[in-house]
Amino acid sequence: MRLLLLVRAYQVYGHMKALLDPLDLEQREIPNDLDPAFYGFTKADLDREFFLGVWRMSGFLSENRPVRTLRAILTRLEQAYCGNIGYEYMHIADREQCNWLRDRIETPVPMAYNRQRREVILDRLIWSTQFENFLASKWTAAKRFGLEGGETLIPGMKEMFDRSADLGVESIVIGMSHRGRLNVLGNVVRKPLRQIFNEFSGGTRPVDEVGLYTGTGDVKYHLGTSYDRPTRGGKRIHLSLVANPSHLEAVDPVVVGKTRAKQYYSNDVDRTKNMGVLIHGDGSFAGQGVVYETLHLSALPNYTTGGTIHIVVNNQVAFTTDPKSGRSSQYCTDVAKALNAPIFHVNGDDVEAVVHVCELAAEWRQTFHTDVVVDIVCYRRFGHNEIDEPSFTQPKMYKVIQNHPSALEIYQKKLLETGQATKEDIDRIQNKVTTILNEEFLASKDYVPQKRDWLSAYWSGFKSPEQLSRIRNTGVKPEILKTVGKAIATLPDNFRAHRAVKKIFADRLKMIETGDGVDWALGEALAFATLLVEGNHVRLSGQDVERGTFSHRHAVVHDQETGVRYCPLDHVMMNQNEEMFTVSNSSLSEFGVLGFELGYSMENPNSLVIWEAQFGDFANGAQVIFDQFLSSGEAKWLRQSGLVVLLPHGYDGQGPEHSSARLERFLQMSDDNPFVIPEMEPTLRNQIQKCNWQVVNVTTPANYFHVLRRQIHRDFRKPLIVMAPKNLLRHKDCKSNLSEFDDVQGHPGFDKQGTRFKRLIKDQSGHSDLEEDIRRLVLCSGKVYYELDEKRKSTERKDVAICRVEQLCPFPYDLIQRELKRYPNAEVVWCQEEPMNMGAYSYIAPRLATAMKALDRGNSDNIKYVGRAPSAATATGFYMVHVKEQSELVENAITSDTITNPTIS
Ligand SMILES: Cc1ncc(C[n+]2csc(CCOP(=O)(O)OP(=O)(O)O)c2C)c(N)n1
Repeated sequence: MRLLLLVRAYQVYGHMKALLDPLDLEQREIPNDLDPAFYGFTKADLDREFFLGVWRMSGFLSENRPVRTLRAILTRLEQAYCGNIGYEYMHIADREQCNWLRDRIETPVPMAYNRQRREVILDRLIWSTQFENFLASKWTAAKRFGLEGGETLIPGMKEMFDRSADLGVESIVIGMSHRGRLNVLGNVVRKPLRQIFNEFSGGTRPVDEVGLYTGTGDVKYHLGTSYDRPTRGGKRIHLSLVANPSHLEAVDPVVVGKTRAKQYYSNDVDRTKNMGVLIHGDGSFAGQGVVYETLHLSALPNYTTGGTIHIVVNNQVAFTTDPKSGRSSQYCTDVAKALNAPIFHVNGDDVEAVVHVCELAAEWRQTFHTDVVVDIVCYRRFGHNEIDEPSFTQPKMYKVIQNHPSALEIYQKKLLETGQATKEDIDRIQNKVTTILNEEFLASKDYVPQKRDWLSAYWSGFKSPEQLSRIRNTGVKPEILKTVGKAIATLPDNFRAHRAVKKIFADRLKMIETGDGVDWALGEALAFATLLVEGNHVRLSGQDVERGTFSHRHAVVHDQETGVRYCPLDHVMMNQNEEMFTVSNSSLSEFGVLGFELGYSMENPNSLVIWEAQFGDFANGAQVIFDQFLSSGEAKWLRQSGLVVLLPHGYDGQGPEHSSARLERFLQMSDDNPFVIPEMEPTLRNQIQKCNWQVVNVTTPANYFHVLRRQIHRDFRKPLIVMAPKNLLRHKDCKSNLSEFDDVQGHPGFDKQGTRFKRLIKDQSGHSDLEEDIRRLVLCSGKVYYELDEKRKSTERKDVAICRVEQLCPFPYDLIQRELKRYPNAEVVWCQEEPMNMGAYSYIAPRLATAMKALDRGNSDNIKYVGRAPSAATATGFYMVHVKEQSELVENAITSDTITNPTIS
């Protein structure tokens, strides 16, 4: 029994004694549990024979010699658990998984590579090493975040990919940060070396199909690429390295989302053909919260990708910070234990051990379809970047590093000593690599990038911002609206829905049948249903989106007796694939889930992918995705996304964290020029294509329907930020007629534009083209419109016009000017419910002034502001204060005789 406890101790704690640190600087306490004396064994016992038992045991205990000396047992335990690999797996609850690993770990000869394999490993290590040396010699002062000290990553990854391909993987999505990225790009993904070198020499901007320069570009160690790489086993594997910002780990959920989308589109139901691989730094893996958020998506039914392989390039320092200041756990990988993921720590100087665990990780992933971590413990030979001095802060470590041979030198020596390779073999490979690097360097001088590689098969035919896309109507045939409308408003016969839900569905059916009073939720469902019947994939994810935070959506209903779920949008067509419409409550994460959906949206343009925040206020938890990816991704990396973000926004007295999605921030990040009116003629208008994203604050169900459908019915993709309503979901006036959804032109009462999204909704009082008696034109956006309209009705003001700016960005100059012309004598008021330093005011003011100036209607001094006073918090926490503020601003906009202009008071 005591011997079994000792064996178990090695399985659990052996990794703590493993020789993981190439520099041998790590001071680790070896647990007493690994000392035979702890169990009462003495030296005298070493040569005693013990019977280890014959349980249904795997590993060395199952060998056919259950009787062995203690000495032999200890030797085997040390070899298996305390060599250059430390296995952490005993935290895994599943016995089958543990036994599977034990079999592989405890096998007597785990790494038996033949001469041929060793030559391949050597070749790959030479490539990895020479690549960095070559860059260092040609561009001595350029930042490249070299891999020196961690070069074994490259052979490790390549062997991992080869093994994965053998096991059925056809496509791998890779995410990684700066460290070694160029090496991975060149040697693993096979971005042409001449292109990488060209970028080092200053680079040429990419050229799109019509030969126009486009995009702002990014530093070379952020760029992505994709390639079909032949594998050692004679297959081809598609590799895509996703572009990413400096923000460490931010790309993690994006990679996972993109992988999931690939699985959907390749009908990879068991998730064995498409896989995600993430490469991390030790500092960022332990420190960045998005790692945890991403890991926790891994087993969720609508987010799982059947396992991501994580590789940590653990160089034991983060910029200048030692691990003891960078994390509270023993290993930088401990966060992954929360998932029951196995973790393989490996000494980065031992290339064969690295290759071994990389292959093992691939096998694990294909066998158990869960995450797995490889922790390559290495070092950073130089500073954080090439112009950084590391010994300012890590003097002892860098004294050791100075005299430490490279992994390649170590491997070459080993191969020579064991006769596995000759000096000639090594020289031959070294010379071949040098020659190719030099040839590619020469070719880089006149290298011209030809095409934008975001145009993968799914994206062909899509337009760049330089190519004009036609504006299309988005209405749908009335009979289709009726058919799908009935399908989504009907529950199965024997379904015992909650009483209130039954009523909601009965009301929906009535709306479809009468064509009257279509509300927000039905408008949205009609957009989804019609896109589905047109063959598009629709995916909506976020916290509590199935029912809807505000209990309005009920996209999934639950039988009150059995709990069985029913999703009406899964039944708009015969034999509809269940995943075609996916609505899924997400984990309680913003950064992770938004990143995931962004990645998902980038795979295939024929999908409407939506992330909804619980309240827009919480979206700033995902700020990095908004700033670094969504608003600027196309400009930096020439990748488009049509992701829709729904952010419930509006002042209804729920306090400072349930009122504002921070509309101002999204507008501030918009890149439409406030001082230049672009081409607005309908057949030439490509204002949206030229803009980084669209920001809307829509006020009718029909307009919401059209803005969603517009995302798909165009030849380009742009992110869409929607300030989504809360109290409009049930507002008596916030209803649309079904005729506003259809494609019939010339309905009485509606103009031709009724069949498409209205960027601006003109005053609803039936004004003619010229209304000289109107004294005030109130421009507003969002739900405050209904309060303004109500006030106007109750006060019977006939000299005030109210227009809704439904699309704030890009700014509808043409329609604003149309309204300015309609009311030539009106003072111009911008009314908002947000404080003056928030909301749309600071975005609107210069643009509105530009529109006015062009018509000789004055300048920004002539724009009157009505709204809340500037404020630090977004909203008051006192309901009564809210009510007073709100009624004052509404009154001020409609009834006050004079409005003091804030810019001149
Ligand atoms: C989110 C974020 N915070 C801070 C930085 C600045 N920064 C760049 S590299 C780095 C250290 C990274 O350490 P580690 O993850 O261990 O990777 P290594 O550079 O050692 O490979 C830091 C803090 C950043 N890029 N991203």
